[in-house]
Amino acid sequence: MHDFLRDLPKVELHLHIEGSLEPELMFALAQRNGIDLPYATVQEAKNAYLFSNLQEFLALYFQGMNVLRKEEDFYDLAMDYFKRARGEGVVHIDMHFDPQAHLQRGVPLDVVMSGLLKAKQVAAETLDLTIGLIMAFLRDRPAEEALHVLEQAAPYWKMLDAIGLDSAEQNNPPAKFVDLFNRAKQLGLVRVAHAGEEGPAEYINEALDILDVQRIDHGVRCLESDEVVARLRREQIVLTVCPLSNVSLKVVENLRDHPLPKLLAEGLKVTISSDDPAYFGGGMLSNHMACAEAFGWDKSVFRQLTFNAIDEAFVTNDRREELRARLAAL
Ligand SMILES: Nc1ncnc2[nH]cnc12
Ligand SMILES: [Zn+2]
Repeated sequence: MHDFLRDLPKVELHLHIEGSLEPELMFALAQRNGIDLPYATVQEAKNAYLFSNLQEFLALYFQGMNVLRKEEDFYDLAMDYFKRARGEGVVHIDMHFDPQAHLQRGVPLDVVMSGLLKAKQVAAETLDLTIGLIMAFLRDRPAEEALHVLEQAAPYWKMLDAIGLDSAEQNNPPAKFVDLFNRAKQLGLVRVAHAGEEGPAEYINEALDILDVQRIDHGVRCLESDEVVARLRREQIVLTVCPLSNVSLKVVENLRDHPLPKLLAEGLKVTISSDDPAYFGGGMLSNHMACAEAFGWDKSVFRQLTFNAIDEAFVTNDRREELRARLAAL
């Protein structure tokens, strides 16, 4: 199964590039930029990655990205993950990034964008790996700030595949961002949002109704509402489920209790992603392997999940056909 899952042309729809920052690179960038870290060693950093909820994780996530200061830091961050993912058989990644988390530290948007865009180009040219870009907004920050950042990003609108909504979900309902998402829609930008990770099932409905999103990131708590499940099935809205993330953040106690098999049994359009691989115990191959072990899935299940992801990925039609052909040939 390991070799099959490695060779499967995997498509990752839900990845925060800042969450791919491995402690080894964090230390290297800290040294390069003359920044003190709260950890003495790589192992000490890894030992700190134990979370009891999303909020605890977010504190370390924002702290970790403090080493990202210059264009080459963003380039190195992205290339480090792209190479690792390609080595695990990943062929396409739709990558979230959090501009506000950098702007508030005094890192200009041009620095972030030029580093990430260069990495995207080099990945396509040298790794046979395509990248989609999702500019994500922090839902625990004011809605006006998000709108301002979207306007500030005007030179980059054409290069974005979508906008997203992430960070602390509880008490930050999708409706808070109605103006932002309306503006993005007016600009012709696709919209996605985290919903139903720690927040209630009704946030999924809100994201669909009020923000008019095309995808739901996570969405696992949809099972708390028959009505929401029926809608997701009827409309075949893709869910970007992140199994190891859900275990790390205690959305579920352990993987065997994860609702993934139930979501599939309900006929939902499920996909698998890694979310923040440096913090949650591994990338796409680890997530796939862990599911194979916990759920005893056969190859056909993984083919279906990959088919779903290829269907939804932000790729050209030619690339989609190419990826479908690769999957069919496996
Ligand atoms: N799992 C997650 N949920 C919400 N926001 C995030 N930002 C990075 N990872 C996240
Ligand atoms: Zn996420």
